[in-house]
Amino acid sequence: MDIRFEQAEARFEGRTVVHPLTLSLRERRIGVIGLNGSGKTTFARMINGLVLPAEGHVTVNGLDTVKDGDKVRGQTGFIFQNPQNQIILPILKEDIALGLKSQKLSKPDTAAAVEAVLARFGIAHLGERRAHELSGGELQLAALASVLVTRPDILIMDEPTNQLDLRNRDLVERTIHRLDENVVVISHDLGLIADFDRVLCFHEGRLAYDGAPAEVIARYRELAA
Ligand SMILES: Nc1ncnc2c1ncn2[C@@H]1O[C@H](COP(=O)(O)OP(=O)(O)OP(=O)(O)O)[C@@H](O)[C@H]1O
Repeated sequence: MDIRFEQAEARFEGRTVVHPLTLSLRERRIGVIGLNGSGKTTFARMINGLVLPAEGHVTVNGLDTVKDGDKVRGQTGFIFQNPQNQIILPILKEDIALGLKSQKLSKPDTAAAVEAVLARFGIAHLGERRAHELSGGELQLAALASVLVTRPDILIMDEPTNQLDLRNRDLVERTIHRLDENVVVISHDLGLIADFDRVLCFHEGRLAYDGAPAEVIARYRELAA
């Protein structure tokens, strides 16, 4: 993966939320931390073009998020803070199959891909269930399955363990640790990103610290104190 920010700035209603940022991300697992409102979600949304830079450029694997937004979104799967908003069709299997529609697979190939991704996350038994009946942890796994079935190069997750009880949090954490994909994970759960390859800490819309997890987490603790 190759994510580049070149003096990229995000503004909402004239207010700068991410100050001009120049950055290159190539590590496989990247954690993003910082206080509430520091700009983490906006930064993550800039990667897949959900937020476009008011100034500067963002590229993903050489594709510009402004000029090639659709292609960028084809390569970056995004898991939102509330996974219930991610599942559109009531039956989980149908929802996952919907994600594959643009690939124009045959019916049996679509069904096989859906079964494979459900099995990968240990939720084959949930395929026929209605999304609104799933628990928080099951929903997170279902959201992961619905995004990863399209085989994105980069997976972005916004607070994937938020609102989960201890058991579901552990389940989702273990699942994230086993993923082979490139991941960018925003989290207030510092344990989740403690062994990642690189951690970014945002503060008041600026990248305040950037480096190895232990060092950046220590700085974040000082900042939050
Ligand atoms: N669509 C929007 N319109 C206006 N302001 C926005 C919008 N999205 C975010 N903001 C503002 O931008 C700032 C940064 O928000 P952002 O969601 O990126 O922070 P965050 O670090 O992810 O916060 P949290 O940890 O609370 O989720 C906040 O002041 C927020 O109110």
